[in-house]
Amino acid sequence: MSVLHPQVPAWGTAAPAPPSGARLGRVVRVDRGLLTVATAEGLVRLPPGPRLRADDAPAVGDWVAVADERVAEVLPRRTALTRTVAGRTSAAQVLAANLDLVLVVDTLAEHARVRRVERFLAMAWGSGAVPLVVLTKADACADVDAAVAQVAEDAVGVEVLAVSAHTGAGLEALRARLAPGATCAVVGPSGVGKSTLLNALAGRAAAATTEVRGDGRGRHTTTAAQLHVLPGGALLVDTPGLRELELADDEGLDAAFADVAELLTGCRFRDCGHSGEPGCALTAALDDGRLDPARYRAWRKLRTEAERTGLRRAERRRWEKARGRAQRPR
Ligand SMILES: Nc1nc2c(ncn2[C@@H]2O[C@H](COP(=O)(O)OP(=O)(O)OP(=O)(O)O)[C@@H](O)[C@H]2O)c(=O)[nH]1
Ligand SMILES: [Zn+2]
Repeated sequence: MSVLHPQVPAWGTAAPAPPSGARLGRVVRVDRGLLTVATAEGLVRLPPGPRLRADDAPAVGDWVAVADERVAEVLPRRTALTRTVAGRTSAAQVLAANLDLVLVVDTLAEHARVRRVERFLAMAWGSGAVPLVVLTKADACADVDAAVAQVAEDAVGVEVLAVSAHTGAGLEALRARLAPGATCAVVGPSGVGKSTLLNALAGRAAAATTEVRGDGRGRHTTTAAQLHVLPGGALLVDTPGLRELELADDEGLDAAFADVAELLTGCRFRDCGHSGEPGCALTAALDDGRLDPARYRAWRKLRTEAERTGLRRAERRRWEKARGRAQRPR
């Protein structure tokens, strides 16, 4: 499937200059070890060059230097959406790079969505891009306003839009936020309607979707991340469903939980553990109802998770450094 028209190089905004002698390209798809790259001459499929490190593989949205029919270099990333690769070493995998906007997609057709949105928001903020919450399947929700208000209460400082790909409700408002040339990514659990939304925005069958199984969950159908050009000129990255999302670091936590972060500054002790210590501002806020206990628990859980992953990453870096030393010729 061609994801980009050859005449429309995915330049997006703020293209960096390639090193001299190399051509500039932008990665629009990564699959089976090959990179589909939009260049001024059109789309080309290229292998990665020998100098690319395995743990810093090019991602969709990356600006790259093309030389000798290979991707020679990944240019510095402005923003990056990462997740932790499962396993002991917890390497961070870049899912999409140089994003302006991250659409955190969830569904209005189910009830337990607030905690999921929080988690994806932390990831979105951590990327450096601006998040926007999009709640799909508005047609399957009896009280859309109440559901939106509930999510908006926890999505501090983030706009929340309700849409329906089936009726088209809310799609114009969403399109208005996808500026021409902006690079946007779609993240969210499997089955919430990301591919269907993408198709509705693209006005054609751009990505494979599947009908939900009996248990109401969608099958995992999106296989490779890819960049699509929307009719309005925005670029949209579709990432494979991220169901088991583990935070790669705590960079986005303070933004996703700005209310909690604000409260923290009021704790009496700087190393407060926020579990009943005297003068703990979180405990006080829990006691007088300013902080929702479920939100507090969600924050603790994500923080612990980010700390754990951060620790494993530090371990891995130490190990790699030690190994590098051991393998260096004397
Ligand atoms: N009622 C309703 N159903 C929808 C809407 N959008 C999507 N669906 C249904 O939700 C199911 C899952 O949609 P997908 O678009 O495949 O979900 P996804 O998030 O891309 O899933 P993954 O590719 O697994 O990550 C499909 O059966 C869709 O028909 C909507 O606006 N209203
Ligand atoms: Zn405290």
